[in-house]
Amino acid sequence: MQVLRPISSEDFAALKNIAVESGHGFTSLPVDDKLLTSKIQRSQESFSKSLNSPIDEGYLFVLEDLETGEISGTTAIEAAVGMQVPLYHYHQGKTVHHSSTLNVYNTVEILSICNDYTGSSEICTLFLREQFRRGLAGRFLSRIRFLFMAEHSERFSNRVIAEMRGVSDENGHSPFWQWLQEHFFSIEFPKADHLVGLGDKVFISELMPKYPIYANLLSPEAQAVIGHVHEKTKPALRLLQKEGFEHRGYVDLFDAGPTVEARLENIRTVRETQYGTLDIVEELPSSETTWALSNGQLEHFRATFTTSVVWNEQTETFTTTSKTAEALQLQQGNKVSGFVL
Ligand SMILES: CC(C)(COP(=O)(O)OP(=O)(O)OC[C@H]1O[C@@H](n2cnc3c(N)ncnc32)[C@H](O)[C@@H]1OP(=O)(O)O)[C@@H](O)C(=O)NCCC(=O)NCCSC(=O)CCC(=O)O
Ligand SMILES: NC(=[NH2+])NCCC[C@H](N)C(=O)O
Repeated sequence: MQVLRPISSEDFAALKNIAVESGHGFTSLPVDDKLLTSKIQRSQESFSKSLNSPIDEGYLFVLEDLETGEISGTTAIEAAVGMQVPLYHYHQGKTVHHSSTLNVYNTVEILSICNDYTGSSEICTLFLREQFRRGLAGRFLSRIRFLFMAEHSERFSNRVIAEMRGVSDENGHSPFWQWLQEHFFSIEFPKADHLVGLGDKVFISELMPKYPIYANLLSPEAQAVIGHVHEKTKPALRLLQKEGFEHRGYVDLFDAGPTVEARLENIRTVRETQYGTLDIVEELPSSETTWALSNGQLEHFRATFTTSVVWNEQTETFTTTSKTAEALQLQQGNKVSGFVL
């Protein structure tokens, strides 16, 4: 049985493995012991704070196999981004160059730097180790965050964003960055991405082009990847699109990966989550439907997915096995929430 729970100090080695495996452009997990340790610490503090509104918390979860103790993936939520260090994006806009005397009409795309998503909540750090990418674990890791946000909505902004990893190859070569590097930055993409992951963004304001960029002046290779995601990030984007996330023309400064957004109350998982009480039985035949279930708590948040569940809409009861109840650390009659995965 796979259980999602807040990360703890003992998970350091597993988190480091995931940081290594996640590769270039996975900004939020740089391979850096000090930073990873402080990420765990910050998450622990965030879960234990009592709050009425988001400040700058970061909630990091791991997926654990209860039988083996192995950690198969991570998933996270930043409560409010851009509040300590600025959050930058490019916004894709249009400008029209028109001359009626010459009968010329040209529409050109421009990229303007902005901080429009300041204060939004951000879902991030979604990673399932390759050997576990089968079944519903990936979907569960992505969607379960919305249940957590719905249960603790006072801790989050109503606007939720996700910065999707943009196009780069296995050597960390990014066509969009290549152009910026040539003309403005003179450092390699992995280094720039690493610095941002460490929270060092001063160099952005120092070196970034100061004026909007005409996209048609970029190299054809750079133009071609604007708003596109990394090959390995396609499933993550697909999952968010199914939740109702949309791309409104905001892209990453460095690799031009798209940032997608949704209002918390409109997210499919938030709308479909059922709240009920728990009825525990010793055994239950597995059904065709897989449910994601959670205890809805904060520091002791636990969630899992299983086919051994019956939801009774009339009585608002989830019937499940003692094994599942144990994984959720719940007892007969406790509150439980869930959605069909
Ligand atoms: C993202 C996950 C965890 C997803 O797990 P799985 O790959 O097992 O997912 P899955 O269930 O097989 O696929 C999810 C959905 O994507 C579809 N799908 C699969 N491959 C696809 C492709 N090449 N193009 C388009 N869609 C594709 C599947 O059919 C399925 O859709 P149906 O449900 O319709 O069948 C994993 O792929 C992963 O760890 N990727 C590498 C890390 C990464 O790049 N992470 C995102 C970074 S960006 C980030 O972290 C922000 C975003 C965020 O946090 O959510
Ligand atoms: N355009 C980018 N590289 N954005 C970062 C994408 C990776 C992902 N959002 C993370 O948590 O790290």
